[in-house]
Amino acid sequence: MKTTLSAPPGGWLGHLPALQRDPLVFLAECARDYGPVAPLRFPAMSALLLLDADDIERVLVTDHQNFVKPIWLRTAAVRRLLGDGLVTTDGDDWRRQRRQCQPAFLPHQIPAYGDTFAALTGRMLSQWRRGQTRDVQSDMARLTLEIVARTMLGSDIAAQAGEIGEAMDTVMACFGAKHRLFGLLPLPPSRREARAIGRLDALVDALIAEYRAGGAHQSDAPLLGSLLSDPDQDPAYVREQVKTFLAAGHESSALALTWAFLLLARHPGADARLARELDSVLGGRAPTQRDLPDLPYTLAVVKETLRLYPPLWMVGRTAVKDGVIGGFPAPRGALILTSPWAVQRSAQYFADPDAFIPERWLDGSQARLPKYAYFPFGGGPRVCIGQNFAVMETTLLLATIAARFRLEGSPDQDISPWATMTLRPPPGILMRLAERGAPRSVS
Ligand code: HEM
Repeated sequence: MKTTLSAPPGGWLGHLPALQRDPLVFLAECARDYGPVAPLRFPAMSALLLLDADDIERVLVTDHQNFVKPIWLRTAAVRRLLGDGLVTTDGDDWRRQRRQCQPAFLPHQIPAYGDTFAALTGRMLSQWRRGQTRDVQSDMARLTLEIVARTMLGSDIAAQAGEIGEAMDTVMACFGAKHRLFGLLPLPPSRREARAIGRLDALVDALIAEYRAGGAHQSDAPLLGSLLSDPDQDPAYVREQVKTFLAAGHESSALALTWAFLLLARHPGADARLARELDSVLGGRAPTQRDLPDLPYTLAVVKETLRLYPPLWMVGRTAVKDGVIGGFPAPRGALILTSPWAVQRSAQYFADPDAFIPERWLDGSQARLPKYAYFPFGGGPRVCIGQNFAVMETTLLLATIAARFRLEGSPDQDISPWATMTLRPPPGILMRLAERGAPRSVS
C-alpha cells in the first residue's frame, strides 16, 4: 500500500486554497502531476482524487455501499436550497425517496414527455426574431424550468418561471461565493439569500396548493402526484422534494444546451453538419420525439458537449469505513473526489481531448472505452434519475432550435467556464439569432 501522501504546499489548509482559487486548473494540474490517484489534504480531512475509470466505477458502482454523499451536501447553504430531498439524503431515507420518485422516469414514461418538450420550445421560439441578441443561458434556464414544472408537477409556470429562476440563481450565487471560502462552515444565510429562499418556498407552496385544488390530473403530474398520494406525507418534505426537482431538473439541461450553442458558434464545420442533418430529416418542419433515432449527429453534439462541459464537474463521496483505493489509504471519513471534467478531458481516454469533435461518437470507437471514462450523469445506484429524460430533452430542444436558428457568438467573447455548484459559462453571454440559410456574419 502507498502510505506517503505527497506533501502539498500551503500549510495547514493543504490543497484547499489551490482548489478554491481555480478548481478546473487545479484538477488539470492533478491529472498532469499525479498518477491515477491524486492524494490530497484538506483541513482535518484527507481526500483522494480519482482519475482512473476503474477506480471511479468501484466507488460509484461496485463498492457503492462503502461510500455516501460528501460532506458539502450537508452544509447549510445546500440544505437551504435542496432540503432533505433525493439529491442530499442517504441510506433508507434515500431508498424510500428514490422508489417514490422513480415512476415519473420509467422508460415507457419518457417518450410521453416529448410533446411537452416540443410545445414549450415552440412557445419560446415564437418570441424569437432573427437579428435579436439574446442571453441564451437565461432563455435555456427558463425553458427547462418550464419543462420540468409542466412534466413533473403538471403546472404551466410561464408566469412564475422568471421569479423562480431568479430566486434559485440568487441562492446558487450565494453558495458559489461562500463555497470559495467558507462553503463547509455552518454560516447563516445572508439577508439576500434568506429573502430568495422565502420567495422560492412561497412560489413552490403555491404550485402544490394549485395541484391540491385540482389544477392538474395525477397522470399529468407524475412526480407531485406520487408525492401527494400518501395523505400523511409531511408537507415540508413535499416542498423540499419539489425544490430539488425544480433545481436539479433544469439547471444541468439548460447548461448543456447553452454550452452546445457556444461550441457550435465556434465550430462552423460542426454547425453546418448539424444543419444538414436537421434539414434532410425534417425538411423544415419541427422535430418530434419520433425523429430522434434519425438524428445521430444531433445526439453526438449533445454527448460531446457533455464530455467537454459536464454540468456537474465534480461528483464526490465520503468513505464510511477504512479502505484502500488505487494503493492509497482511504480512511473512514476521507473525501473521495471524482471529476467528469478531469477524466473526460484525459488524453488517456480521448484523442485530442480538448477539441470539440462530435464525430468521435459516431465511429463506434467509444464502445471500447472503459465505462467510467465518460460519466456526465454519474453512475451506480445514485446515477442521475433524470438521465434518459435529459438526453431526450437536450437532443430534441437542440434539434428544434438549431433547425430554425443559428446562434452566433462573438469570437473574442470569453467563454471560460466558471466552476460553482455547476459548470457555468460567464454570466450574461449574448448570442445573435441568424436564420438558417442566411450568410454567417460572425464566425
Ligand atoms: C444534462 C442534464 C443533466 C446532467 C448532466 C445531470 C447530472 C447528474 C449527476 C452527475 C448526478 C449524480 C450526482 C452524484 O452521484 O453525486 C445527478 C443526480 C440527480 N439528477 Fe441529474 N443531471 C441532469 C438532468 C437531470 C434532470 C432533467 C433531472 C430531473 C428531471 C435530474 C434530477 C436528478 C436528481 C433528483 C438526482 C439525484 C439522484 C439520486 O441521488 O438518487 N437531473 N444528475
